[in-house]
Amino acid sequence: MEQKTNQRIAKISGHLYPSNSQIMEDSSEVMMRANCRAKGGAPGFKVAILGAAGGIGQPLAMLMKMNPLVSVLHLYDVVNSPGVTADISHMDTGAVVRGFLGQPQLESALTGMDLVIIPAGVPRKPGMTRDDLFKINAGIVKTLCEGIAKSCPRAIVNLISNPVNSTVPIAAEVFKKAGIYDPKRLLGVTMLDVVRANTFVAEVLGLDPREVDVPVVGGHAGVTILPLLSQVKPPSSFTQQEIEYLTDRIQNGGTEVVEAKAGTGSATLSMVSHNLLKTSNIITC
Ligand SMILES: NC(=O)C1=CN([C@@H]2O[C@H](COP(=O)(O)OP(=O)(O)OC[C@H]3O[C@@H](n4cnc5c(N)ncnc54)[C@H](O)[C@@H]3O)[C@@H](O)[C@H]2O)C=CC1
Ligand SMILES: O=C([O-])CC(=O)C(=O)O
Repeated sequence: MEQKTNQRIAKISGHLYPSNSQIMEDSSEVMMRANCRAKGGAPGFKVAILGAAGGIGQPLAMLMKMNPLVSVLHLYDVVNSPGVTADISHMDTGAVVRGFLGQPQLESALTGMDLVIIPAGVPRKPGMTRDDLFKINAGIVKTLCEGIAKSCPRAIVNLISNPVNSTVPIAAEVFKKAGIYDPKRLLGVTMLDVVRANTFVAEVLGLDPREVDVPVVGGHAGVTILPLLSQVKPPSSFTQQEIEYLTDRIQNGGTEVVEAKAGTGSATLSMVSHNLLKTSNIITC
């Protein structure tokens, strides 16, 4: 009876670990939960999130687990990643989820990954600029990128940690030093500026934001965020007052959220509201 039950469990979970399913079917040992999780053979992208237990990391992990293009999802953080991993792994979607905790597990978290998304680091508090995060986040990004250079040098890297204007060049320097730099594979994520621009412009025009497309170029801090209001789709004209209002609101959207959250963090939900695998506004070096 026990043998039969084990065989049935092994068959059900076989799709997750095709190469070992035969071994499991032949085994009379009771399958452990850890074994069930540690699989992953379906085609699709292998994605690692570094900083997965944070305000951005958690909803991002949820969206990646829901994404049919993702077959394996590695969740790495220096705290709380086991809990987030257990939670996300119960979702009944295809991607296999594995959790990694702390620096000694960074290499395992990164090995074999196609895409590494980095929201690791600290967010702003009211009164701070993104540049004020440089000292702490630069070191974090540097260490994580050294891990990428070693364990998955061909991966595409999406940098979210602020100040993105500076963390992308830091990553570029790490990759150059390791001899693996490819500008097409290192992207600073700035799509949130487009998301905000679409929303605020749609409000002014009285349109559904899904029908509005505002190109935003430049960087991801204050005046380096340049919404191209003359290029809005559908073609639209704005008064000088509207241009000033929209430019200011788009450039300071992050600060608006930081102040509203009053010391508990910065944008997290609007941040992950776009599909990183499909489309992104980006900074490259
Ligand atoms: N590019 C963009 O559009 C946006 C960027 N951000 C930035 O994203 C970053 C993360 O923001 P939140 O998720 O809200 O912060 P958070 O504090 O909620 O989460 C950050 C996570 O990073 C982890 N972490 C810290 N050091 C680490 C390390 N050495 N290795 C791995 N994980 C580490 C923390 O344990 C935490 O779980 C901030 O720098 C923030 O400014 C935020 C919003 C938009
Ligand atoms: O403003 C911040 O600190 C977070 C961020 O980058 C944004 O919301 O655009």
